[in-house]
Amino acid sequence: MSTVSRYIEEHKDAFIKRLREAVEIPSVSGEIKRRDQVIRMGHWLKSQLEELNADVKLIDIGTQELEGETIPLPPVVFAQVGNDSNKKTLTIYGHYDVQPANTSDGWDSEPFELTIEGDLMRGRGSTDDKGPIVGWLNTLSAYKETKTPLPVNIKFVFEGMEESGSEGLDELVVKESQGFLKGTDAVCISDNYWLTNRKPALTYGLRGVSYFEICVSGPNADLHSGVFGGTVHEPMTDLIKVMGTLVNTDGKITIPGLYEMVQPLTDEELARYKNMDFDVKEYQDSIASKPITVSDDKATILMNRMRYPSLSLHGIEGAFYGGGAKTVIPAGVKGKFSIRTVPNMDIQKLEELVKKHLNSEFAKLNSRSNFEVVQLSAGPAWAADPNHWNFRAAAKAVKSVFGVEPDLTKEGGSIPVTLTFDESLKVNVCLLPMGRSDDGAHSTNEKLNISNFIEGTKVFAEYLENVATHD
Ligand SMILES: C[C@H](N)C(=O)N[C@@H](Cc1c[nH]cn1)C(=O)O
Ligand SMILES: [Zn+2]
Ligand SMILES: [Zn+2]
Repeated sequence: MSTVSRYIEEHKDAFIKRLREAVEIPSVSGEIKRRDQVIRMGHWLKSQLEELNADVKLIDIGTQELEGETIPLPPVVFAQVGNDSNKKTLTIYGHYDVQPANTSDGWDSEPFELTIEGDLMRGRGSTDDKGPIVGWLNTLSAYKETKTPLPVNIKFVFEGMEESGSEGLDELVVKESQGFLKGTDAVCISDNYWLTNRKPALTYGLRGVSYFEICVSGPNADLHSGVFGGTVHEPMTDLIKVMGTLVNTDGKITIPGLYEMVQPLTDEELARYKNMDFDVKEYQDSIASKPITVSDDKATILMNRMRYPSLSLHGIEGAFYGGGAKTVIPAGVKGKFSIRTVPNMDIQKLEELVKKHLNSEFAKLNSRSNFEVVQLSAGPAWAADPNHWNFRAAAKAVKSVFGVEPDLTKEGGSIPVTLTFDESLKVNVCLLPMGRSDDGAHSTNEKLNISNFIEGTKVFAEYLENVATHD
């Protein structure tokens, strides 16, 4: 074992303490009331990186309109360690914002406290994405404290808006491709998960995500359903009708023209999915106490997640949702849904198809409500060459730490800026996940295994060494 890996092994407690501090900052980018916490998290990262001898800048990327308010966007953290023209330069991306979390959602412990049970560390952001970014800080600590020279120059890009569509980041990355990011030889992102709970993975594809809001309104204020029910067009009724025309219960999207943009399946591709190391039962058991997948077939499940689009309905703003039996007619409601997109899908054309379909479905209702469809954010799918030296360097690191070859996967989720790094820096991007498939990112009781955290940090260190020597 190298000196750096031994240091990582021996400093588990200090490394977990650093993650605990990060999880305790409720940096939820989607909630106005917590924007100050997201900004606080950016400053926490700055001071951590400065202690590790990095050159750090907090980049102000302007403001955002959210729920009728203008609020500051959290800063993008740029940090640089090393500037040796004889060494390769790696850009490492991560995000320090998290999804919302409330105890009342069904958490077994406080979401913004790191709770440890055996090998599990539970807390919002533990796997997505604070565990991995703290893993990088810990890697720097191990090099610094063992006085081992870093084998590569590193440029960190940590953003605070990923869970809300990465607003403002694409423009900054494009601009800085000729500035701070100039000279990057490869990019590494640790912000997704292994395909299984048993075997590490490297990921060479991501689905895109286009997020929409259907706004339906009518009355000036909420109405008494006994007094007004049956006499007015109700926004909630209209919304439910049109939302119900987007997708079938088996997951097939019902927007005309959408599947015409998806590449046809080849025999060779189908065979690849059939041969992947994936256990349907393990997957089903990790989701619910009985199978709830739309199919029991391995290849179908994998393809539905990796190579076909999907549409999910997320929520209705303005609707009554509490306990009890409030008899209200909501005055205005906003239905939220998103579409995960795959390579070849033109996201501008998708927006047109979605709007055309919803407007035509609403017209069929003959309703006098006000109706509008808004696209809140959109980022396309991405795919990379998994035979590039960047992937080989990562695969060798995984093999040396875990003793197995990593799975080669495509991820169902999205990391909007990945394609921008790829296209504007014109370098290979490798996704090197730290967490397992059952980590529950975005869900209640999100966790990261301590073993993944510590072994994953060793992988990061080994990967840096391999990047220096691979061509
Ligand atoms: C895969 C990554 N860890 C992640 O969770 N990404 C989000 C990105 C997002 C959220 N809204 C818009 N983009 C995701 O896939 O939902
Ligand atoms: Zn993430
Ligand atoms: Zn996420």
